[in-house]
Amino acid sequence: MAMTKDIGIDLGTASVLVYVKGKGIVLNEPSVVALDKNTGKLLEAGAQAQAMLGRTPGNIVAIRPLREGVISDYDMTERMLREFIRKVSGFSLFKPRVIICVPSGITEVEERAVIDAGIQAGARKVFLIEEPVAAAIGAGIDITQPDGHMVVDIGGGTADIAVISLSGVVESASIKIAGDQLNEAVVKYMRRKHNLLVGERTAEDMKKRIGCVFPKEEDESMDVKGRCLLTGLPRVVSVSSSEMMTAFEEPVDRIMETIHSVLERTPPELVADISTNGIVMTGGGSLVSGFDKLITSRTGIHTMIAEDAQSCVALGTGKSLDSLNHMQDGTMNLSRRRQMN
Ligand SMILES: Nc1ncnc2c1ncn2[C@@H]1O[C@H](COP(=O)(O)OP(=O)(O)OP(=O)(O)O)[C@@H](O)[C@H]1O
Repeated sequence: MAMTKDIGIDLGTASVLVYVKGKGIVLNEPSVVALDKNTGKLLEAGAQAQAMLGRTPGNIVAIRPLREGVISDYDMTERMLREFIRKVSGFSLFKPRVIICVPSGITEVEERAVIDAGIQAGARKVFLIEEPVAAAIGAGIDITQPDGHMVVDIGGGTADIAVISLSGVVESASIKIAGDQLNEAVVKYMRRKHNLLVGERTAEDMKKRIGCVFPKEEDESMDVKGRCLLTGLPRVVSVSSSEMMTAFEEPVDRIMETIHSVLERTPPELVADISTNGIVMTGGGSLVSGFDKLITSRTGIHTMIAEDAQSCVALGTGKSLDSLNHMQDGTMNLSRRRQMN
């Protein structure tokens, strides 16, 4: 008979990662669902649904139910979660306990929505953990000491910047500017500068291949296909890394301002700790070339990208499953993590 498995879920805007205790990360799928418009039936969730984005015939819609780090389509989020939980728990007789990771700036209404979605999707109990805390644990930082650490987690829809000490968030800020907004900035730039219409997927591809936020030693370039806004026909344009840097300027400056404002609000002892420990970056968005160099140069604090940056939140959420039993006894209080059902 199957045992109950505790599950950790990083419910991200871009992707959902599921961690099963004792097994590690068992699922990593894009946060996308595809529906039959006429019947409302869920056709696919994850990678298969992702492939349908922008390519669906009239009766099928592909939706990203989480936008900007919050649940924008509650019903779809629940169905997507249910599908993923079903995939990982198979025919277990027992409902799993689930820890879901949420952005630190989330409102109580949004919190409730995440918990309800988890319960509706088949969880026995749902616990929440703040994203920066999970990210820090996943990055291998010992957060239990009275020692300040700064984590900059740049995901798809949100950038979370937090100062953590003694397992809690001391100062933090969350902005709805991250990897997706960089893609949008590329789309805008291409339209304005080259009169070329490119899709979101192309923009993301450009970001990953030639994008940078700090000058590269050698400028790279890439041929980009799109539709000419003047003729309506397909056209190819060569785009360089330095152009990408220009395209990213505005959203990246907003992220930098937010990092500065968190540092300004942080008590001096902790700032001193951070300048010794360095700043740690996590999340897929931190993989844009030169982000660590940019932060180092603008703050004067050494910045590094965590190993396996995109999985840190899921790994940390997974590791925190180990403390679930303590939590129920009320002996453990990791950050603001709450049990609400
Ligand atoms: N190699 C790469 N270079 C640049 N960006 C990347 C790379 N790999 C992934 N990304 C970007 O990382 C973002 C997704 O990051 P991640 O999976 O950490 O987000 P998430 O947890 O789903 O979102 P959120 O934390 O906002 O809810 C996407 O915008 C994606 O384009």
